[in-house]
Amino acid sequence: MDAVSVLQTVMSAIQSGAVNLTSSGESSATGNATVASAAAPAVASFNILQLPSLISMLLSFSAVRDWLKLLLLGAIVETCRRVLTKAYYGFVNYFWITATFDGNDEASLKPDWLMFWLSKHTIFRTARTLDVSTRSFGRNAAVAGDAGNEDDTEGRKISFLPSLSTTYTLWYKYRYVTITRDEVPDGPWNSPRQTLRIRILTRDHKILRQLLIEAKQLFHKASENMISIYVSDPSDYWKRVSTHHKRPMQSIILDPGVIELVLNDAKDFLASKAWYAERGIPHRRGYLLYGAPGSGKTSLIHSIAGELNLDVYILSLTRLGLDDTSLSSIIADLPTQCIVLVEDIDAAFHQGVKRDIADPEKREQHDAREHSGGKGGNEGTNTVGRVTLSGLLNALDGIAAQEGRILFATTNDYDALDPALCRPGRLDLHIEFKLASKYQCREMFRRFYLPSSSASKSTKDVDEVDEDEAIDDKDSGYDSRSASVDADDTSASEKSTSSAEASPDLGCRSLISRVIRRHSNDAAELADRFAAEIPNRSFSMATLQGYLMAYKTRPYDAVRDARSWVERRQLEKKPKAPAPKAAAATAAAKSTVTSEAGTQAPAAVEAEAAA
Ligand SMILES: Nc1ncnc2c1ncn2[C@@H]1O[C@H](COP(=O)(O)OP(=O)(O)OP(=O)(O)O)[C@@H](O)[C@H]1O
Repeated sequence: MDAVSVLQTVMSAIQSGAVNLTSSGESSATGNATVASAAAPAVASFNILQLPSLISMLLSFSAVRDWLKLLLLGAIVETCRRVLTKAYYGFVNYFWITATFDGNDEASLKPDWLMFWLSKHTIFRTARTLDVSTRSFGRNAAVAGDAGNEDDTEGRKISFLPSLSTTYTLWYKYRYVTITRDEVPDGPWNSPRQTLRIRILTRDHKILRQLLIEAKQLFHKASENMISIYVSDPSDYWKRVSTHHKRPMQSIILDPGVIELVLNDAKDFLASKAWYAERGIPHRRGYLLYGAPGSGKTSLIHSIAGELNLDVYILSLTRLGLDDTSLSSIIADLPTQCIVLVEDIDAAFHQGVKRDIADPEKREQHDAREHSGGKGGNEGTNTVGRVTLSGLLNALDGIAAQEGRILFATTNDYDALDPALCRPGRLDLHIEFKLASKYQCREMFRRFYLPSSSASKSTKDVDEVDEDEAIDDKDSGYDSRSASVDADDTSASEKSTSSAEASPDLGCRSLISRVIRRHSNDAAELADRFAAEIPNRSFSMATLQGYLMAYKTRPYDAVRDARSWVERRQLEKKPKAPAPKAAAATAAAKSTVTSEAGTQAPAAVEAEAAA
């Protein structure tokens, strides 16, 4: 009997049951309600009684019997398969060690070092499926399983990496290793998260540890001369934004003793964990560098990071969407050994961090600021920062809560900071950065044109610094304008450019260094002359650097033009003389009256400017 006829028979059996059911229901309906309710169990018992006969009837069909046999067989096979698979994996896992690395866990696991180790492995010389990347994995070292050795081009090096969803096999210390890089959806938006799975055919955990340590050591060796910069992204993860060579400490020119003060203090702090513990003092240290823009605050922090072999984690308090909760969450994610840099910590105060100001004098000042909408005011951006002062203080305490973390904060507006923020225990050492002193001008000139070795040799001894230069003058005129040199400066100096100097390139500096070295007395004399032309504490180091950049290969011209440049800059800086009230009123009247003609108003302005 075929399947169709079986189905027909079943349908007719069900229908006959339904007919019996309906007729019994109808007979009940004609009676009273009690009879109707009594009919229901009768219907049920009827169905149940029909079931065995229905089943036996179905089983009498050979096709149904065959189906059932197949079903049973399938169930047995599937159960066996599952049991065997589980047993197999249980057996296999018994001999394997599996380690999975989360690609998002940048701060703690840093799978970059694993990728770096992998990219160095010979397997990637022969693999048929690869991902090609120009990511440096924290270091600008050539990767790509040594293919980088052949890549002598400037810029980013090529690296070969395991492709997604492909399993690679390699041998490590005579152990069979498989590597799988995968991407899994993560978070409420299913954003892709990468994972790296390493499986080693061994029961010895030592092998995994050795592999990880080897990978880490290789990475650190490659990164000896590099530091990485991290910022927090909108999802509150730390994200590496750059890795660059350490900035040599000699390239920072500050007045004598300042660099040593900060560096030695930081070194001493890192080395004196036990000292702090013995005395029950929390092991924390914060530095506040404040003062003129472009005076070397950030540069010094980066150099110190290089010197102490620490990465820099930049905390931007004005980041969109940052509030107290996310601030504490990113602080909790910081690694134990690092430098945390809160740049322009005053910006947070301008943009939303608030407190009740108890001191009426201070409150007045604060209100005045807010009213004027000036630098210290809220500038209408209250909605940007949602960090409260207590949130920030907690965050700073959280940064210091981990041993080995050093906090640096910078600001151009020292007065805007809340006293609670600056107190010892949070920001212990406050260092002011002023505009360039004569000493700094001279040193900048020397180091700009002389190679570092000669520059350091010719560097004036600290004791030799003129006393008048060391005097801490009270000049605080910030030079916040662009450090770029005027176009006419450049064109004026271009005129006197010799043909040899006309095409400046990277080699020019060493060329000019050679020239100057031949006249080493000239170098010292030129630097002195340059310093003599630049007024003490009038320009930031960044501005001076900008000026010298325009004379990259022409130190003699740089000295010659310095005076006129200074005069021009000072003229620009001078505030325009306010016009007498009457003249201003007349001019205003004139401009109002004649604004329609459109000619008189500019003339009045010109007259004012001339006055
Ligand atoms: N003391 C200095 N020695 C050497 N270079 C300096 C010094 N000060 C500034 N510069 C140069 O000026 C540029 C800007 O310096 P930097 O960013 O460190 O200044 P800053 O004080 O942090 O400025 P801001 O307060 O605006 O952030 C850098 O390229 C740096 O090389």
